[in-house]
Amino acid sequence: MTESALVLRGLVKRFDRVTAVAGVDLDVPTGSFYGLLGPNGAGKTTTLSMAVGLLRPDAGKAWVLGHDVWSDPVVAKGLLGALPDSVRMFDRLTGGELLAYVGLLRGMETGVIETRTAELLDVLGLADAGRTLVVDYSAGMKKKIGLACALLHAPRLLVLDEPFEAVDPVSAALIRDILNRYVAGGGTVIFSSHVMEVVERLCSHVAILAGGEIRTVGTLEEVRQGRPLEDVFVSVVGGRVATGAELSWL
Ligand SMILES: Nc1ncnc2c1ncn2[C@@H]1O[C@H](COP(=O)(O)OP(=O)(O)OP(=O)(O)O)[C@@H](O)[C@H]1O
Repeated sequence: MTESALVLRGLVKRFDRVTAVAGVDLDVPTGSFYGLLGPNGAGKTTTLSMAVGLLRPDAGKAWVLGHDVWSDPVVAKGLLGALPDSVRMFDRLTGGELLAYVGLLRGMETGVIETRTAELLDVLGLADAGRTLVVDYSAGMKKKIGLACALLHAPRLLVLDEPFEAVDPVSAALIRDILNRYVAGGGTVIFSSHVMEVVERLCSHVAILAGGEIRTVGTLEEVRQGRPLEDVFVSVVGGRVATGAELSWL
């Protein structure tokens, strides 16, 4: 398990009668930039939430750099940084206060927290937000402060749920640069996205999830086989074409 930054085996999650994740196996090699694609409701958020220990699976296991997320959570969670989807932050704090709080929870020294907080706020363009509370941030700003929280303790693995959603193009380019540098320095990233262009541009590996199952997985080139990723995605998940007969009242 040690060559993989993240290993998922047989993950299953049901919500009442809906099987959100139906037995997912995934190996995320150390140093890879991994894109998790899938249509709405495919089970991406549920899978990533189980991978980082936020949601207990009905069956299956997850290991971060060889550490079981559920039986060895302190070590596993210390090695990873997560940007979950729509998990409440302590948002009645300023960005700086939130980062200080997260750093203290991580057991970091206050001097290190202060230096990294100033740098992260500056690089992510949040320094100007000053005394604005996170609750009053825009959606894109919330994404960026969430990313800052995930990066603060310099984790070995980043698990990011739709990091580019609601982010403007300039900030998206900045986040791409930060993540590219992080991977070049030996880090591993897995992120979910709907944006094919971003995945094609960044990722070394891709998995396509649909109906709670992995449908296609491999290196970007193995998955694409010379085709645009969007064509692969549509052929794997199936698509519906509007014939013109629907919504005729519109
Ligand atoms: N807390 C919950 N209670 C009930 N059903 C849930 C819950 N969370 C997810 N689901 C269901 O599980 C399925 C997978 O949802 P999930 O959010 O993991 O998909 P997703 O691939 O992240 O979708 P999207 O791309 O739209 O964000 C969906 O059918 C969803 O309705």
